[in-house]
Parts: sequence; C-alpha cells; structure tokens
Amino acid sequence: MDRRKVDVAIIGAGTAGMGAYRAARKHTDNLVLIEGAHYGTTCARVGCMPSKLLIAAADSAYGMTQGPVFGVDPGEVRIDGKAVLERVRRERDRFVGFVQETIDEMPEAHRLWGHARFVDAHCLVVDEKVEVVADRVVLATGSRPNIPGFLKEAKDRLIVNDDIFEWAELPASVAVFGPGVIGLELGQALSRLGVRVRMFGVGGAVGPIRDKRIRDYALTTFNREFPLDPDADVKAVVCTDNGVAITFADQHKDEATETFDFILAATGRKPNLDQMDIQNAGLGLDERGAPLFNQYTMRCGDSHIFIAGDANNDTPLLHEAADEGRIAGDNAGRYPDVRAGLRRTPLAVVFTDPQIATVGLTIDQVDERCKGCFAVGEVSFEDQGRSRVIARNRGLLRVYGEQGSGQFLGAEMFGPAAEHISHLLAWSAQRRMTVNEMLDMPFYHPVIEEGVRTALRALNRNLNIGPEVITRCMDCGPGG
Ligand SMILES: Cc1cc2nc3c(=O)[nH]c(=O)nc-3n(C[C@H](O)[C@H](O)[C@H](O)COP(=O)(O)OP(=O)(O)OC[C@H]3O[C@@H](n4cnc5c(N)ncnc54)[C@H](O)[C@@H]3O)c2cc1C
Ligand SMILES: NC(=O)c1ccc[n+]([C@@H]2O[C@H](COP(=O)([O-])OP(=O)(O)OC[C@H]3O[C@@H](n4cnc5c(N)ncnc54)[C@H](O)[C@@H]3O)[C@@H](O)[C@H]2O)c1
Repeated sequence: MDRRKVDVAIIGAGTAGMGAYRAARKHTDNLVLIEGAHYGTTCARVGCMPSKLLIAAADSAYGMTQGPVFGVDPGEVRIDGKAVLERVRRERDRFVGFVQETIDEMPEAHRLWGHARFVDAHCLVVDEKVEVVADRVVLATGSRPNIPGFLKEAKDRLIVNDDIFEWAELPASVAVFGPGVIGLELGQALSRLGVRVRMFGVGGAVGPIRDKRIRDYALTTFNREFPLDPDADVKAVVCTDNGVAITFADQHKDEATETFDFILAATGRKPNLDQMDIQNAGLGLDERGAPLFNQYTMRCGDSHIFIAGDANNDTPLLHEAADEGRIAGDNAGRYPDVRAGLRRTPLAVVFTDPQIATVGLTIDQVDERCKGCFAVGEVSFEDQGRSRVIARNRGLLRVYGEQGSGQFLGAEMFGPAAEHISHLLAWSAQRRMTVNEMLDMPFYHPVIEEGVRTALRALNRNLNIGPEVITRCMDCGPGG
C-alpha cells in the first residue's frame, strides 16, 4: 500500500471541502483533497442548480397560464418535456464544468481519488490502496437521501432527486414522499410541468415553516395545485405492472388507492459518515453517531479533526457549507491556533411559488429568548398594492421583535419575492437593528417591500413602541 504523510487531509471535494482546501492551502502546501465518487459538487450536479433550472421551466409554464388574468391570451400552452429536461442538463453541465475547471487547476499531488475511511485518529485508508497519515483532518463528506424502508417496496419505481435530472422525458405521474424543501420544490415544479403529483408527509410539517399561521396558509395554497397531506396515513406501497400503487386514507378518511409512475423519496438526508469507520477517529459522538463539534471553529471536541457542510447535519445549506468549509480549512491549516469564524444570521429560501423564507430566530426561539415578552407584526399580500398589480397577491409575512429593546429578531414569509425580501430582513437582523431603525429606511412606491413596512409598523405597535396602525393608510400611496 502506498503511504503519504500530510499536514492536512480533506475528505470530500464538495462545496465545503473545496472551501476548506483553499483556506488550508494558505497555511501549507502539504495537503490532500480526497474525493470518492464525483467531482462537481452536490449543489451543481444534483442539488441547488438543476432543481432551480427545473423550477424556472415550471415558472415559465405557469406564467403563461396566468396571461388571461391580464387580458393576454397565450393560446394553447404545450410543454415539451424532452426539451425542458435537455435545457436542465445543458445548463447543469455548464455549472459542473466550472467546478471541474477549479479541480483541474489544483496541483495533481493535492488530489486523491477514492473512498476514505479512518484506521485511527490520524490514519486514513483510501480505496484500500493508499494510506494517508494526516496531522489534521477536515470531514466534508456531505449527505445523501435518507429513504424509509417501506418505500423500497416501490423497487425500480423509487427515485431520488438525482434521478429526475437524468430523465429523457417527463413521466405522467409522481407520488412525492416528504413535503420538505426538496419535495415541495420538485413536486410543485413537476406539477406545473403537467405531471400528476400527490404529496404525502408525516407529522404535519410543510417545508421548513415553524409559524403555524404561515404553515396553514401555505398548506391551503399548495392544495389548490396538487393534493398534499402533511400527516398522511399510508397503508401500502405495492409495485405493479402499471406502476406503483399507493393505498392511503383520503381527506374523508376513506381508503383510496392511486397508481403512479414513480415515487420520489424526499424524506430528508443523512450525513455520509456511516461508511468511513468514524468510530476509529476517537471523537465524541451524539446519539445518532455524528461527531460533536463547535459551530464557530468547526472543531470536533478538542481534537485535530474539523467537520463542515452537510456532513455535520447542522444547517445543510450551500452558503453555510461554504462558510463552514472555509472556517474548518483555516483552522486545520493554522492548528493548534484554532480561531472562531464568522457565522451569519440564519437565512433560508425555498423556491416554490409563492416562495418560503425563514430569517433569524424562529417564533419558538424568539419566545424562548424573550421569555414570552415579544410581539409579532403581520401583513397579508392579498391586498398589497404591487403584489396585486402583478397578480402575485398571495401570502403572508410575519416579523418578530423583542419588547423593551424593540430589536428585530426574525421573520417567516410565504409570499412574492421572498428570496429578495428575506435578504433585507436577514441583513437587518445581523446588524441588530430595531424595528424603528428599519422603518427609518426608504421604501419606494409601488413595491412589494411596502408590505414589509406594513408588517414592521404592526410589529412596532404591538411592541407598544410605534403609533396605532392606520388601516389602508394613503400617506405612502395606495396598497402599501
Ligand atoms: C435537490 C437539492 C436542492 C438543493 N437546493 C439548495 C438551494 O437551493 N440552496 C441551498 O442553499 N442549498 C440547497 N441544497 C443543499 C446544498 O446542495 C448542500 O447543503 C451543499 O451542496 C452541501 O455541500 P457539501 O460540501 O457539504 O457536500 P457535497 O457537495 O455533497 O460534497 C461531499 C463530497 O464528499 C464525497 N465523499 C463522501 N464520503 C466520502 C469518503 N468517505 N471519501 C471520499 N469522499 C467522500 C462525496 O462524494 C461528495 O463529493 C440542495 C440540496 C439538494 C439535494
Ligand atoms: N432551497 C433550498 O435552500 C434547498 C432546496 C433543497 C434542499 N435543501 C436542503 O436540503 C435539506 C434536505 O431536504 P429534504 O427536503 O430532503 O429534507 P427536509 O428535512 O426539508 O424534509 C423532509 C420531509 O420529509 C418528511 N418525512 C420524513 N419521513 C417521512 C415519511 N416516512 N413519509 C413522508 N414524509 C416523511 C419530513 O416530515 C419532512 O417534511 C434541507 O433541509 C435543506 O437544508 C435546501
């Protein structure tokens, strides 16, 4: 077996691993980036980018059906599934190509191909061919779909997100298990592209929404497009000659059986730590077998091992993976002089229509932090001026603030332009702005952000800081 001795070994060449590599390289040239399956990153290959490309096609199809609202008749809308999927792949391959170029620019000695596992805390074996003895290690192994056992009854009709982007044609029907982020994004997109979709959940959750009023609004809205039961009673999943038959209790609690071409498992993801003999690394593990780590240094206990990205299952989002990779790589490089890195205000966006966004603390976290002394401001987008003008007037925004200080702490939104509005709100939260300070900022007319001002004014009033809110106030133009 070949043997290599390095200062830093990074396992996984995804977003977190590549970020860790760049940061560690500022400290040492004796390092290696180990990849066992694909270069290109989950984000570009099968995650953020191809999913958003599919959603863009679905948005376009849906937008055409909305033409008559404005008196514009697009004629018959025909969806060419083959062309839709070809564009998804073509653009996806461009993004993957950019990542591959970055990998190609790395010195060959810094790249090692193969699956890594721990022999002991410093020794890794890669594909049983190379032994890597590393002074420090970064774990950036990402995650993969977590599929409940009963779905495996669907056999070759069971798919995960990766498979959709390889389809040559759109199927006629898909049952989606898991109305989480992936299920909602891909399920709604398929539905808008003409695929019959039914969605099954457990426990009542809808995406990442924690605020009950927003969850209920979103559930009603999605159910206008496709059936979504967030707490479904599924009795059987059986593979037949015609597809996969699912027997479930319908909305009247009667037993119904419906057959689909495929089942999409979107039931959460699990870290890729289970096939690498992590127990040999000598780390403190939680009840699920994942290493305990510090969120600011990414260090596992007081060890020489750091963990970043989806592998630590903390906040499995792209920008967090990038930040965590950079912090982990920098600390692995500078070890033992470990430093705390910048962690940003929580921000997540789900690219459904309307979009879902979560910012800062959830309503339960606000309640806990303020010991009940907080208030909520709300706006409905149904009568909001700009939203009505462009016929995107669906949704709710709820903003949370602390009594006394008047500090803005967080928000949840299901509504138009949430991807943009959530940034304004997250930036305000990170700057620790008060609601008054946010209301001092300029608001143009007529824009969707005027709805944010309405919610903030309501919040200020409910905090007993601002004046009584005037219903349909015309000072700033109609529909604010
Ligand atoms: C369908 C979908 C849509 C998404 N959309 C968004 C979005 O819109 N916005 C957003 O912020 N996030 C989104 N995400 C989440 C985002 O893609 C991930 O948080 C991010 O890609 C994680 O990066 P990572 O570096 O941790 O993992 P990865 O990019 O998965 O990299 C991990 C790498 O480690 C390798 N590896 C694993 N084990 C070993 C081993 N033992 N030895 C060697 N190599 C190994 C793997 O092969 C892989 O290449 C989406 C995810 C999915 C699945
Ligand atoms: N726009 C984005 O930022 C984006 C998009 C896609 C994915 N992601 C990231 O990827 C992560 C994983 O996404 P995900 O959608 O797989 O996970 P998730 O945790 O968001 O959703 C999983 C859903 O499956 C449900 N579920 C679990 N077991 C089930 C069962 N047996 N039957 C039916 N439903 C079941 C859960 O209740 C939950 O609603 C997300 O947490 C997110 O961080 C982000």
